[in-house]
Amino acid sequence: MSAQGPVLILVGPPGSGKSTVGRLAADQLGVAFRDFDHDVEEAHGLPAGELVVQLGREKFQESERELLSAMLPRFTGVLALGGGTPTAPGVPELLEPFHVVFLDVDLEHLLRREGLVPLHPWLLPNPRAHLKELLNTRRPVYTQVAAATVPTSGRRPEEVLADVLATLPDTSD
Ligand SMILES: Nc1ncnc2c1ncn2[C@@H]1O[C@H](COP(=O)(O)OP(=O)(O)OP(=O)(O)O)[C@@H](O)[C@H]1O
Ligand SMILES: O=C(O)C1=C[C@@H](O)[C@@H](O)[C@H](O)C1
Ligand SMILES: [Mg+2]
Repeated sequence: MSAQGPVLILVGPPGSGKSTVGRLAADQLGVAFRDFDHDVEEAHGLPAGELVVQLGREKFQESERELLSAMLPRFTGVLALGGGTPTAPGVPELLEPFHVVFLDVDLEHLLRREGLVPLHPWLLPNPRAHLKELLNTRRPVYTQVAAATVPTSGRRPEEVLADVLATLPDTSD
């Protein structure tokens, strides 16, 4: 049974391809795409990565939970969450009624993806060490909230998309 809300929610570490694959999935399904980092950005007037630095993780996550809780019942398309959103207290419970897919990626592939550090200044001063720890600690959380995990390392976004769409429940009858 699925509640009124997003038809698909993508989770995963920063750079795992949530926005890229989310847009493709929304196009394919003929629904809207929404990037939750943009909601956060609009609410505070600063990019999400900057907000983590300015507010601190705890306040940032409180705000994420509040914004997400208000938005979920009102959006029916494909939603890409922020990389850390599922680790915010109270968020796993909010995600329970929905179809969540975890886009997994290994450290070496992640480090090769463009734009990661400029977008996420909190990764400094040692992005490799920070991402390694982040992957280890967050994988169990992403796995817990998701109905399926799709590997993305060394795979094109179109291949990832096909796997993601295949996880969607059949709603034809
Ligand atoms: N399967 C893939 N293979 C290689 N590169 C990819 C893949 N998916 C996305 N990318 C590239 O990796 C970068 C990050 O992708 P994207 O912005 O979609 O990730 P994200 O999970 O939304 O990250 P963020 O948490 O920063 O919003 C982009 O440059 C994108 O083009
Ligand atoms: O992985 C994270 O902790 C984050 C990922 C981004 O999507 C932003 O929400 C922000 O930079 C925090
Ligand atoms: Mg994104």
